[in-house]
Amino acid sequence: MIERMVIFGASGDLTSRLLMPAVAQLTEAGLLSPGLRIVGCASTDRSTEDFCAHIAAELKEHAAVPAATRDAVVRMLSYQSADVTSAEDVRRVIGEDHPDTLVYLALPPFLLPSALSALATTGLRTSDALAIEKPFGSDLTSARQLNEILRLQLPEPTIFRIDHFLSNELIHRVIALRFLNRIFEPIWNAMHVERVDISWLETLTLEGRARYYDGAGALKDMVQNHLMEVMTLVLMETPARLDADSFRSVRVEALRSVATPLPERIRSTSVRARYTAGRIGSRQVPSYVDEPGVDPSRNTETYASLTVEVNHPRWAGVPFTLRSGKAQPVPSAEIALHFRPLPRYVLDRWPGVEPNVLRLGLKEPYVRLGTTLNGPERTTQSCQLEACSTPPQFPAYAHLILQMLNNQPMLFIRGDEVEEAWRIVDPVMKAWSGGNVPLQEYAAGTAPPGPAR
Ligand SMILES: O=C1O[C@H](COP(=O)(O)O)[C@@H](O)[C@H](O)[C@H]1O
Repeated sequence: MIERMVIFGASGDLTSRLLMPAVAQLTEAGLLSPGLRIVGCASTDRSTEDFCAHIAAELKEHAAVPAATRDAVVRMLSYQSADVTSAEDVRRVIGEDHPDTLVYLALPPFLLPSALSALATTGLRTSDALAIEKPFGSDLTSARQLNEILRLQLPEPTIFRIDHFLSNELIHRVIALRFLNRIFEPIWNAMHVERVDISWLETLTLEGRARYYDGAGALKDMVQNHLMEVMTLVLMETPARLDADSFRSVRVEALRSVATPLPERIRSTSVRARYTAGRIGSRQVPSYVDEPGVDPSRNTETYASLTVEVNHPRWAGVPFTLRSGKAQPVPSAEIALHFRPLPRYVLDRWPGVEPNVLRLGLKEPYVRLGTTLNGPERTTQSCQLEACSTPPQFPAYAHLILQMLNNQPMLFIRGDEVEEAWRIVDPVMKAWSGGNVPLQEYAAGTAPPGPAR
């Protein structure tokens, strides 16, 4: 197990809100090596004491971590100021003849190329790990360039491109449901499934993230990465072996089978929309364009929906719709497999019975699978598979950290995988920026445009 973690960009939110609470949970569960040391680095000049006090306060306030665990986490920490784009600074932090190290780049994307060049001078080995957060590039060309820089400078097995959805326990359950049960896999195909919807709808609005989000929008923020990855788990064939490369290869194959969207069809297969002022529960929300830091002329969407076709015998003719939006009336995150209608003779006896929908909750743990009969009237009702509905034990970031410390890249994105995802999204971005698909509006707290799913 790797025993040292160096976080560049440690003054940012990611460290205090996600990484350190995850470290605290793993510490409580006794899953980390007692020798683990964590070095926080950023350009700000500050002392280790000051950094530790800040982390301890954040753990107390935002993650309700008990005092004893906070103390244990703080004992692992130290701080060094360093410019991540300076080879000299980075070499000083990593050290000559360094112990196996997890280098975590918690950086804004514009710093990535120069940070990678600086890191290349430190001689990272395959026993080290390099964590890179999304966004990985901003289109196919830039993703290819970034992969090229990485390939030239670092050994591929050291690279952990993060998509935290793949380390989400509820999303793992898709793998278990399909491959560890005989029940579902025989009907997991176009003969039985009519369409698949993957939705991630949030009540969250911009939450002060204009600097990043206004340049990204819902398509790049959620569809190009997280929802594509969820789709791979639905689409993919059984891996030949349970090793990282086999598992990543079937995911890449799954993405390869998705047809590149045709420019002339993007107007009818995609939706882009932006929220205006409205009310979400008791909260009054300003219009997206009135949020501080938003440039209305960018026409950034806060809701994106994209329907793709799959060129694979298992899924031929089954549309997959990926959609995500902010400022929604209620949170809802699920995979929905809509099955073909029941045979005519059944519908003749039970008129009005809807086609089955298998719904897998991605944020709330549930598996709803079809229709049952209830009460003296024998009314039809959707039913729930209880055993699959236990809450997750750890947040995604705890799994991520543990896998990286153990050099397990199975649930991280390979270079070719990220390029395939951009290959699918690039034509949509082009059609949208060319004005081929109008930007619609929805009031915050109301459903987005397009059919209910
Ligand atoms: O990466 C992102 O994911 C979150 C949703 O994931 P969660 O695990 O934090 O619920 C999304 O709100 C955010 O916009 C996006 O950048």
